[in-house]
Amino acid sequence: MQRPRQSLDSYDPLAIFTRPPANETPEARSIRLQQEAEAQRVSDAIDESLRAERAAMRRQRSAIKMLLLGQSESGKSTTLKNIQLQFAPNSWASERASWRAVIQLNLVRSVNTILDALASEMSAPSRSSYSHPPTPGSRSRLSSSFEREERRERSPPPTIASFSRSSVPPIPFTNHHSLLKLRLAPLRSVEADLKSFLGDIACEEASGALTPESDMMMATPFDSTSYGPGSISLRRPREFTVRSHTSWKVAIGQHCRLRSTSPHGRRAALSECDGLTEVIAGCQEDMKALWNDGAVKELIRRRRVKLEDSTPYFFENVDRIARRNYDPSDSDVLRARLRTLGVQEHRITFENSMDYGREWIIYDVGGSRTSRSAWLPYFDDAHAVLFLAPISCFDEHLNEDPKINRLQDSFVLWKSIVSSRLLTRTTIILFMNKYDLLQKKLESGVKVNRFLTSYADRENKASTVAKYLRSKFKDTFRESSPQPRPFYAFITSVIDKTTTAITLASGPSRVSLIACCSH
Ligand SMILES: Nc1nc2c(ncn2[C@@H]2O[C@H](COP(=O)(O)OP(=O)(O)OP(=O)(O)O)[C@@H](O)[C@H]2O)c(=O)[nH]1
Ligand SMILES: [Mg+2]
Repeated sequence: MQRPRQSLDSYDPLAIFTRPPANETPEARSIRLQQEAEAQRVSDAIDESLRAERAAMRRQRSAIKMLLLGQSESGKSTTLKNIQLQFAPNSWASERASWRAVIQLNLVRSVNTILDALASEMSAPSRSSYSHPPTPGSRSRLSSSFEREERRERSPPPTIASFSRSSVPPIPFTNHHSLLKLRLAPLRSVEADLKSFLGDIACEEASGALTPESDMMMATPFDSTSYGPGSISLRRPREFTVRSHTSWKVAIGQHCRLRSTSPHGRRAALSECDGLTEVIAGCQEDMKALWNDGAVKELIRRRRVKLEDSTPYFFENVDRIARRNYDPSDSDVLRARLRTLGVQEHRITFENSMDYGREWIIYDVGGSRTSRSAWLPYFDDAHAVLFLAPISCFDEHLNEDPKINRLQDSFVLWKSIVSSRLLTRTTIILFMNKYDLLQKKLESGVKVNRFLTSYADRENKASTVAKYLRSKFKDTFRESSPQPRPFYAFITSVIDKTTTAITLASGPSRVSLIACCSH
């Protein structure tokens, strides 16, 4: 039976405090109700913040840790950019403008590299040209067996000095080229200024800084077997503390803030930042002329001038990039090259996928041989490894050790990663990257079997090469994994944001989720 409300209240010891006064006026009632509503709002807000805090702690506990591994210039940082672009578009958009100085530096460095070669060729005593050595592939040919590890090729790759002088006619340089050199000379100091603006991250690692015999130049210095038992610690050592990926972005942000505060600050920032952009914009036509010049193209070909993979892209877009109001596009940022130093930690909170709100901790590592000893401490709690192997580089050598073929180095690394006992329960995903460059290279007539003898007389076609290499990576994976696990491999060109988005949505994100749940 239902009791009358009055008698219920009489059992509540607090009712006397909460009950409205008997003689309450309509005005007093309205004020009281407002106060109660406000108190309720504050209480709800506190509950909400506690709930959010608990959710954040749960997310933190379940954050996915992924390592991006692979040799230098394999595309690790570019893959990371794709992940940000795809899964955290708001934070990506807010950072995009800060890449402007990096892109300008990439362009200016390429111009200066070409000018160096031009100056050297034009000032050579007889100006006779150099031809390629008789068998360009012979010195960089890969071992026919992928089983053979770390075979150091003792004969150095061809250098200008080792080329034979030939009867090839000299490249017909004219006054036009001398004029181009002169007019583009201001870009020397622009490069130096951009480098000091961006800090040490903009500097290239000097090749040969360490002797090839040094431990630090080993392919897999993170292998415990490389060091002997007990000689390497799993603790993250001090000297490999995570470097701030954002330090240069912060520097650029400070410049922007400075610009908007005082007239003095505005002048200083303008002279440092916009002044450089002004010089670059002033050189636009000459940069185009340099890149499109037939004699310069021939010089690059004969001297094998080493340019970045993205150099053609930046020159092709120079009209847009060398402008006063240049604003980088997504593709520009994906093409921008900034070497990774040490190990960089990136925390990405997913903004728009089925994994909404989940935090990923992604470690992007420097891939050169001198950087690899820093990797090991990050192995023990990784849910997933995304391994980047550039498959276009079968005829290239490592910058840090020009005796080592880059494809061979990738295989040595791959074997070491898949056989690591620390990564036994880690999902390993392979990106066979730079497929677009492989296609271009083969279309230009380069024959794979001159460098990779085991390829024999298979068709010299990108899809066939990719299939062949995939089977080799898979064989190593099956034979070297400490225990059976699924093989995930994708053929990628990570400068293409559309196809990479499809790969990321279909592959690694789902795979990593599985990995996370089963870890
Ligand atoms: N054409 C083409 N260029 C690529 C591809 N992947 C990466 N690149 C370019 O190659 C250069 C090197 O890529 P990064 O992502 O910086 O290489 P990384 O592995 O992070 O190199 P480190 O930081 O030195 O270890 C950049 O200019 C990229 O834009 C690709 O699939 N195709
Ligand atoms: Mg990198």
